[in-house]
Amino acid sequence: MSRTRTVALPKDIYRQALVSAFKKLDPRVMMKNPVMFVVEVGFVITLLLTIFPGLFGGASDALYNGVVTLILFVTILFANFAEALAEGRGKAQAASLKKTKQDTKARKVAKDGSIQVVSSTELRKGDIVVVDAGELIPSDGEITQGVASVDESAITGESAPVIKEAGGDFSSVTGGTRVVSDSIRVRVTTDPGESFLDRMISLVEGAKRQKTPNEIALGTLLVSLTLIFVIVCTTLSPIAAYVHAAIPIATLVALLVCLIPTTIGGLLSAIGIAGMDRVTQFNVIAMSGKAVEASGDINTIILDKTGTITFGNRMAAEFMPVGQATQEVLNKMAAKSSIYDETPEGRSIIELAKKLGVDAKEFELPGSEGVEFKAETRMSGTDLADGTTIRKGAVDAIKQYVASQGGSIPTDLEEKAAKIATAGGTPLAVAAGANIFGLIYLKDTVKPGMRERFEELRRMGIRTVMCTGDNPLTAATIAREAGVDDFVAEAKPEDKIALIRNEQAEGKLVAMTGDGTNDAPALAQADVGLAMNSGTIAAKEAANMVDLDSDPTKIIEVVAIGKQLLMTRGALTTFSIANDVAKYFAIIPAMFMLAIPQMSALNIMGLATPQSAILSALIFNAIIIPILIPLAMKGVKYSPMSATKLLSRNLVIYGLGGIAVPFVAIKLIDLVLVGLNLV
Ligand SMILES: Nc1ncnc2c1ncn2[C@@H]1O[C@H](COP(=O)(O)OP(=O)(O)OP(=O)(O)O)[C@@H](O)[C@H]1O
Ligand SMILES: [K+]
Ligand SMILES: [Mg+2]
Repeated sequence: MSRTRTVALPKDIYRQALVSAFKKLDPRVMMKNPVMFVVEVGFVITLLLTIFPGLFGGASDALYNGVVTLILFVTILFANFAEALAEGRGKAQAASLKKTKQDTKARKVAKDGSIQVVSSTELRKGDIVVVDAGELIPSDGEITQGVASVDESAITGESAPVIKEAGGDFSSVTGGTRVVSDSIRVRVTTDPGESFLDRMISLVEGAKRQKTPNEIALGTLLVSLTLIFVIVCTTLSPIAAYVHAAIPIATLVALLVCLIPTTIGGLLSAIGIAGMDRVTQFNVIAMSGKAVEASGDINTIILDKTGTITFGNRMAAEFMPVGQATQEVLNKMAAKSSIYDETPEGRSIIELAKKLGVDAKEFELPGSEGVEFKAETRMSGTDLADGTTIRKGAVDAIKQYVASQGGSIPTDLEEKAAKIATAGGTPLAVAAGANIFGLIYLKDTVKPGMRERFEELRRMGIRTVMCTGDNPLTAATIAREAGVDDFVAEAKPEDKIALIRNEQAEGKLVAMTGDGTNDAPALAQADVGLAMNSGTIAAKEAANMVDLDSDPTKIIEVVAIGKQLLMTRGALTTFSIANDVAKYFAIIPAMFMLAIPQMSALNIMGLATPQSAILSALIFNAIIIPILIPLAMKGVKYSPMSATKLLSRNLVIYGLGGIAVPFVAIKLIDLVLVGLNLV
């Protein structure tokens, strides 16, 4: 169902990453990563000791100092390289998007109705432009007039053109996409520099990448740990002096670097960038890393019905008279109620009426006025010149309307509406003044594969709730067919927000997917708001994610990526800290072995010499970073299971693994160093 989008990575991505790894050595840049900054300070100290072995008093081994310096330098480079590599894909993607962005000529409709040709950069919010077949749409906007097929491949990567039309939930267009057929008028909705494409570019470029609250929290923990070890290591020197064990400064630095969490410190930002990247590869634009992370902790997902769970091209399939009304009269009324209705539903009603032989002159209603569809009233209609008010809309809304006019409800209305609803259709009642004439059967189909996808969410422990403006019977049928856990019917926009707030009040994190203007407030309220690219501008602006493929179940991938991101960070933190325990056992005995021979009992690894022990631990500390880069970038494996199960599994793998791996690796490095006669 979902496909991934591949961006051609530049062939020299590794070379580019290496270059920027060197650039990132700048202390002002390094300071942003305190753990690695401490390594850099250590590097400077040992470098000075290599050049001036007697610098801090006493003699030290220049060669040993030099080797430590070299390993520290490589450690920093590896960490910088990891970050640079993670940034590479975004840069490549930004470059390809920038190619799409070009100044185009726009045909702006002036106040007097005349057409002026201007540059697209001169367009401002509220301007109206005309775009014909073959032309690029000059700016983001909403179609105010016309229907057209639009090639959106520049943004979505999908080559099949999509139909965009005025009114309803499919009216938004994106600057940089091309009209393939017909002509439309578009009301510009963004000022220059703030378009969707602009935002996409700065996002993938990482220009706006802000640390997420989780990242900041973990960062604080790492800094605290680092501080503790700085204190431990600086106080070791006097303690050692007390037992007459002179510890070389380079060894103290090596010990410090081994003990501070350099592995996670070096990989942390790469993990975050790669997580954002994975979302983009699924053709979802996340406005912030926070949104991606939040999706990893989601408890409840609220979905809109029409256009989200169903295809959303609700088409009039049948007109059903009720009470005394004849088929012929109802056909005419249905048509008259819809001549001003620019929504796809309205247009499909006109089409059906024409097909059923309603005369063309029935559509001419001089002096009449349209009443636009609103999610609040759930009605639309036409006010005729003679004062007759024709309305169509949700059955309960029309019943109330007719009752307020003093009319009565035909006895067979409920039963016929129920028939449509239990078949999963949407019944619209048609009334003129105080009389109800019949029903319009709007047909819609559930998108295939929904049941399996919702089943998958259930396994992840996530509850799905469908929230629709439609009547309870239709809602129940569609809910059953799609396999959601729960549904809310006859929901007005404020009900959708209330539903989200209630869940949030219970301490739950809520995701919402939707496409309509009426979904916008709820999309903004939700912790994760995923708007369909096909949807309205309002929906897309309110959401913190946009799915370019307009596939609501994509939320599953986003949730999985979010979980994977959190898990990867947790796993590598566990691994990193567990590692340091093993390094401690490699170095501490080595440091004191000469002064306190009894300490050699602690040399459980049987490392050859104190120097080889220290260098082996330091080398392991460095190379573990590049070894873990692929895992940091790809993320740890995620399969749907409960959070506690996942946690205990990861603790075993990365905690115990993190303790065991360095023992083996450091011993091996030690053997190699001895074998090569290097120590
Ligand atoms: N063009 C229209 N004219 C009159 N009534 C309409 C029209 N379109 C929809 N309705 C009625 O208004 C109700 C609410 O429609 P709306 O599109 O706002 O639903 P929603 O809240 O977005 O939920 P969903 O999209 O899940 O159906 C519909 O169920 C239908 O009864
Ligand atoms: K370390
Ligand atoms: Mg809707």
